Amino acid sequence: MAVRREDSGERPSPRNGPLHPRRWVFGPGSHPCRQASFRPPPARMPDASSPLVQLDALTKTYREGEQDRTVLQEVSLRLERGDFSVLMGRSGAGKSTLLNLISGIDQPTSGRVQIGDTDLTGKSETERTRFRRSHVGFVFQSFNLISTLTVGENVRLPLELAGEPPRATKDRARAMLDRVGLADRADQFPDRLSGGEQQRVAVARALAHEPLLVLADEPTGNLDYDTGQAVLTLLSDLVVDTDTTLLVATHDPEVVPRADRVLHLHGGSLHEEVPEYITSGT
Ligand SMILES: Nc1ncnc2c1ncn2[C@@H]1O[C@H](COP(=O)(O)OP(=O)(O)OP(=O)(O)O)[C@@H](O)[C@H]1O
Repeated sequence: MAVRREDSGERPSPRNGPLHPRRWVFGPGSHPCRQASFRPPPARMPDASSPLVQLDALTKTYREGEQDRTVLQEVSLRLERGDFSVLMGRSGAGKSTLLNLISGIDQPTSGRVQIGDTDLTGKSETERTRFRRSHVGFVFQSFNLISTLTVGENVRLPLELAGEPPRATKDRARAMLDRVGLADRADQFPDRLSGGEQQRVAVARALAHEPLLVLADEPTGNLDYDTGQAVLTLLSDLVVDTDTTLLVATHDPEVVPRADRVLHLHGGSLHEEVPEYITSGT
């Protein structure tokens, strides 16, 4: 398969550095996922120059008995299209809480979540679910494949939920499984696959419906080092090729060099780590 390297002439950075894995992309039209006759859901974002994710003063407070516990305090953030960001923080810092708010699974106590031009905070639960099915993909630590469905059926599921016709979902699922190297396992059930293989299926499933945004919660947490790195490479290759925005919540420092942005949650606030190449001015 043809692989080309983009040469932008910009100074080196995590986004454009000479060895950055995300700069290695498939040539135009060569990505196998593009070869299936998949038609994306109609509601794409209208303005490509606006941030994909915009969080304004997001606060989340949980009620614990008689007490309130504020996990996120006025968190604001913008993620551009195609950004690969990593979200770090100690256990209990609120990483999963933030992913749940961004995806509309949960609602903030106050503040606003906007994805493209859709204000999720103003939507009903049904509307948020519909939006999520069409525009968001998930990768979880424990893979979360459905054990009673075959590998192929797992990958087809988000397409079917998005209302795609059976023929298109079949072709698309086959192309995605081919892309993650598991086309020959389509008819098996997930429990016959290793952890790394299950996570590759989960990556295929997360990207099958061409979401605008992929949220990954500790995607390498249940994998050994080499398998985790292989899954990260696969995920980052796929999102860069499709210009998908990726946010990975993790404790794994190995994810950091791959990311465009490194965000830390601490004490309910979000801080961005500024890479050394900017502070040193080189
Ligand atoms: N539904 C809930 N009700 C009450 N408290 C909650 C709820 N969900 C999360 N919490 C609390 O919010 C805090 C943040 O939890 P969260 O799962 O977001 O942290 P995390 O950074 O993802 O942690 P980990 O790295 O261990 O997965 C924790 O103290 C947790 O107990």
